[in-house]
Amino acid sequence: MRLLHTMIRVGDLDRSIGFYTDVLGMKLLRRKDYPDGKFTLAFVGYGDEVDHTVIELTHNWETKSYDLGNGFGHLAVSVPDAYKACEDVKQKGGKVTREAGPMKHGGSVIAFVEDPDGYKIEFIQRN
Ligand SMILES: C[C@@H](O)C(=O)SC[C@H](NC(=O)CC[C@H](N)C(=O)O)C(=O)NCC(=O)O
Ligand code: NI
Repeated sequence: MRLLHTMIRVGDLDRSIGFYTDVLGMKLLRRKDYPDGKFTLAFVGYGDEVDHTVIELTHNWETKSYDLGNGFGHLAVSVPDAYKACEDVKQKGGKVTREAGPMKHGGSVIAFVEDPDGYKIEFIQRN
């Protein structure tokens, strides 16, 4: 078995695709409308689904925002330099909610940014 994707519901699909591609450097892998269900699915990631775990962006056409609750944590992305990754996000208009630095209670250098719907993305520095 293999982890295929994580699905998140988004309020504005083009806004989210713009964030995951322009700010986080992912590719738009595929997009499909389901008019009978009034929703669109778009898959974004750093490589093809045949060998990459990706994000499924679900856009319900009549829903503009969601209550993210307090259970969801984050998606995680490895970066060679978390400090630079945060600067790059800011340069591109993205929101850094936790600056790069060693994890509290000891561990890797991490940072957190937020996507347009408020979902948290963790940067983990991996050389
Ligand atoms: C290892 C890396 O993938 C992590 O996500 S650890 C990040 C760390 N997580 C926690 O502290 C989990 C417990 C916390 N009470 C919770 O429920 O979120 C984290 O968020 N550290 C904060 C920091 O600023 O380092
Ligand atoms: Ni994590």
